[in-house]
Amino acid sequence: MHVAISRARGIHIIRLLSLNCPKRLPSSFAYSSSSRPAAAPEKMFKKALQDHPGSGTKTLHQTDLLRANARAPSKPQLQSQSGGVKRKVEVAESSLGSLHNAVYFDENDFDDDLDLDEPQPLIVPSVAGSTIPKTVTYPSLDTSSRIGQSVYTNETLADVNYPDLPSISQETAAPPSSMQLPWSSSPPAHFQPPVKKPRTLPWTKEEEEPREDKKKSIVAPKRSRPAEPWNKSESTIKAEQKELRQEYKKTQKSDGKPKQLNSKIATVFLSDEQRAVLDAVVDRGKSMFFTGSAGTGKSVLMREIIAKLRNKYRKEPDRIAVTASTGLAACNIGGVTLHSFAGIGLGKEPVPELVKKIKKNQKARNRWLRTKVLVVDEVSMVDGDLFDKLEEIARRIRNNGRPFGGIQLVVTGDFFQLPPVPDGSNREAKFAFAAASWTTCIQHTILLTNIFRQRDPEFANMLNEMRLGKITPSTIEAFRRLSRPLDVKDQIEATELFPTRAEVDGANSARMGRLSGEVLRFNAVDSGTIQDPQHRDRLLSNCMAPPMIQLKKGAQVMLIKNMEDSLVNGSIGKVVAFMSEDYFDSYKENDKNFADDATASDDERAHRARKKLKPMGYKEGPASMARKWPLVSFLQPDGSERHLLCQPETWKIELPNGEVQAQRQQVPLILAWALSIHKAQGQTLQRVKVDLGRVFEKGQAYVALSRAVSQEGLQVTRFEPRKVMVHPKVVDFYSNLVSITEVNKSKTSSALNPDDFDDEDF
Ligand SMILES: Nc1ncnc2c1ncn2[C@@H]1O[C@H](COP(=O)(O)OP(=O)(O)OP(=O)(O)O)[C@@H](O)[C@H]1O
Ligand SMILES: [Mg+2]
Repeated sequence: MHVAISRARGIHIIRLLSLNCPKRLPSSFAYSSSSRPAAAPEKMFKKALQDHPGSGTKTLHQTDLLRANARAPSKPQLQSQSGGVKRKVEVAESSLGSLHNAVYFDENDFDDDLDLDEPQPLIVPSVAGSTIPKTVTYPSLDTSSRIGQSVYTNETLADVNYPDLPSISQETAAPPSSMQLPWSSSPPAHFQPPVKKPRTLPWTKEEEEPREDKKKSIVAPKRSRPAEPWNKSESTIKAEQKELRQEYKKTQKSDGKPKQLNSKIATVFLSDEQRAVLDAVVDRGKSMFFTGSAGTGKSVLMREIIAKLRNKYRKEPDRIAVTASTGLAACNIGGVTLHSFAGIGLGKEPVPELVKKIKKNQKARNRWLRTKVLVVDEVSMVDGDLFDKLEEIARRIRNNGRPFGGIQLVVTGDFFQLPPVPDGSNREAKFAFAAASWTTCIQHTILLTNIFRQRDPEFANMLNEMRLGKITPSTIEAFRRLSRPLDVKDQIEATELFPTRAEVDGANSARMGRLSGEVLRFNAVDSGTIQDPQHRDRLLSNCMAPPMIQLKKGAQVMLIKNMEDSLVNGSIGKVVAFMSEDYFDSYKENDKNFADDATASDDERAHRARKKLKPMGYKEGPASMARKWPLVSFLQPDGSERHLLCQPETWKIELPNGEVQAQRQQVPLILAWALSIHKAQGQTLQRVKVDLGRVFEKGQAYVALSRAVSQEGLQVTRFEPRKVMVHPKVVDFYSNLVSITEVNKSKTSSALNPDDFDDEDF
C-alpha cells in the first residue's frame, strides 16, 4: 500500500458552531489522540496569525453570526432569506477579473477550468512529412463493429472506437453501498471495482469469479523500475513473465494454494477524527460542515460517508442527493451539480419564481421532496446567495419551516482553496459561509487537522503558512530553493500545473509531438437519458475523461479511475505499448510459447498463441484482434512500477433517483505532462512542477503546491509571496475556529465524548 497510515501527528476535533442548537450543547469540545502532532496545523495557524498581527483579522464574521444567532430562536422559521441579511464580501478586485466576466455558466457547468477558456480542440501533433491519412477499415466482427485506422507516412494514426461496449445498465449506476475505499483522492464512483473487474494474471485466475465478458483491465504486479519503460514491450515483457512465473511458483509452494497477489481496493482506516464525523453524520444524522487543509482526508471521509449513507438508505436510494459546486467535482463523486439537483437553471431569479419553476418540473419537485440528506462537495465554490436561495426553496417546496426544510446537510471543502466564480455581474462572489442561513443549517463545523498527504512536518508547515497567506521569510526562502529541477531516477517527469486549459493542451501537445511512432486515437462513447447532444456534451464536458484522447508509446499519462489499491486516480505512468486484449489472453494462457521467442513481434506471438488456443475454443475475430489498448507502466510511490492494460471505464452524471443523465465510456487516461490546477484539485501527486508567475486567482497557488506529497517531488518557479493570495473573509472565518489548545484549556477531559454531538435534532 503506497500510503501507510500516517502516525497521527495529532488528531483533534473542534466543535465550533452549534448556534441553532443551544440545548445541552457545550460551547466546544475537543478530542485528542494518544500521539502529539509533529506539526499541528492549528498551531501553525495561530503562529502565523501571531507572526502577522495585522493580517486581515477584522471584526470576526463568525462572531457576528454567533451574536445574531444567539438572539434568534432555537428553531428559526426562516422567512425570505433571499431577501434577508446581505453580507457583502469585500474582495479585492482580481487582477484577472475580466477573465471571470467572460465566464459562461449554466446549471450544468460550473467548471471554471472550462469557463476560463473557449473549448480548445485537441491539437494533433504535427509530424514533418505527414500525409493525408488513408483510412483502412477492418472487416467487422459484427455489423456494428468497425475500426478505422488511418496511416501516415511517418506515423500511424489509429482511431479506436468502442462500438461494441456493453451499455451500462441502470442498476450499475449507483455504486454499491458497502464498497470499500482505497486511500486515495479519487471520487467514490472510482472506488467501485471497475465495471468489469481488472483481469488478473494466471495465478489469481482460480480465485476469480467466472465472468461473462472479456473486457477486463490487465494488471501486472509490482516490479523494479525499468530504465526506459516504454521501450520494453517485448524483451522486458519476456523477462517480466519469467519473474511472474517464479512468483507464481513461490506462491504455489508456500501454501499449496494460489495467492491473490493483487489485492483489490483496500479498506480505508479512518482516523479518529474522521471516524467521529462519520458517526455523527451517519448514525446521529447531524448536519455538518467538515473542513481542513489540503490533504486532511476530506475527500476520503466524504466518500466513506456517502458509502455508509447509501447503505443506510439502501431501500430508498433517492433519499441521498450527492452534489458538488462544479461539474467536475460532481462528476468526480458520481453526482450532479447543486444547480442540476435543484432544478433552478442558472438560479438568477428571485426565490418565488424559482419555486414556481421547480413546482412545474415534477422530477425536480420530487427530488426536493424525497431528499433526506444533501451532500455538497467542494463548497468553497458555492455562492453564498445561492446557498440562501436553496435554503428558502427547500422550506417552501417541502412546506417545512426547519432549516433547509429539514434536510440533513453534509458539506465539505476548504475555503482557502478555489473560491466561488463570480456570475458575470458586478457583484462580488460571496462565500457559502457568509450566507445568512449558513449557521442555522450547519449544526457542527469540524476542522480536520491531521494532514495525511504531506508527511514531512516542515513541508506541511510551509503549505499551511501559504494557505493562510502569511509566509515567513524562512518559508519564502524554502520555497525559492524548490526552483531547482527535480532529481528523478526514472522517466516519469513532474506534472506541470497550469491555470488555464489552453496552456495545458499546448504543453501536452508539444510533448506528444516530440514522440515518434504510432498514434492511437481513442474516442469516447457517450450515452444517457438526455437526448439533446448539445446538452449532453455540455454535461460531459465536465467529465475527467475527454471525448477523444490520442496516445503514443512513451506518452506520460494519469490514471483517472481507481483500479487497484495502488493503481488509483492520480497515478502517473507512461504508455509502454498498445496491445489487444486477445494478445494478453493468449499471453497469459500460453506464456511459455511467448516467452521463448524474444525475436517475434507482439502480433506474431499473439498470432501463434491464438493458433495454439484455437482447438481450445478460442474465437478469432479480426476486429477484436486489431483493437489495441494502451498498456501503461505506472510509477508507485515506493518507486516500483505496475502495468495496467487500460480498457474503457464509465463515468456517469446521475440524479439521486438513479437516472443516468449522461455517461461516457473512455480509456481511463489523460495526458499528464501537464494538468490544469482545476483538474488537479483534490489530487495527490508525487511529482509536481508549478510556475507561480502564471497563477492569478486566490487560493490557486495553494491548491497547486499542496498537490505535492514532498519537497523532493515539488519544483516551484517564480515564487513570489504576492502570488499567494488569500481572501481576508476566509481568514476571519477560520480564525474563529477555536484551536484545540484553547479547547483543552476549557475542558478537563481531552477525549471526545460522542455525546458532544448529541444535541437536539432539527
Ligand atoms: N484515514 C486515512 N488514512 C491514510 N491515508 C489517508 C486517510 N485519509 C486520507 N488519506 C490520504 O491522504 C491523501 C489526501 O486525502 P484527501 O484527498 O481525502 O484529502 P483532502 O482533504 O480531500 O485534500 P484536498 O483538500 O486537497 O482535496 C490521500 O492520498 C489519501 O489517500
Ligand atoms: Mg479533496
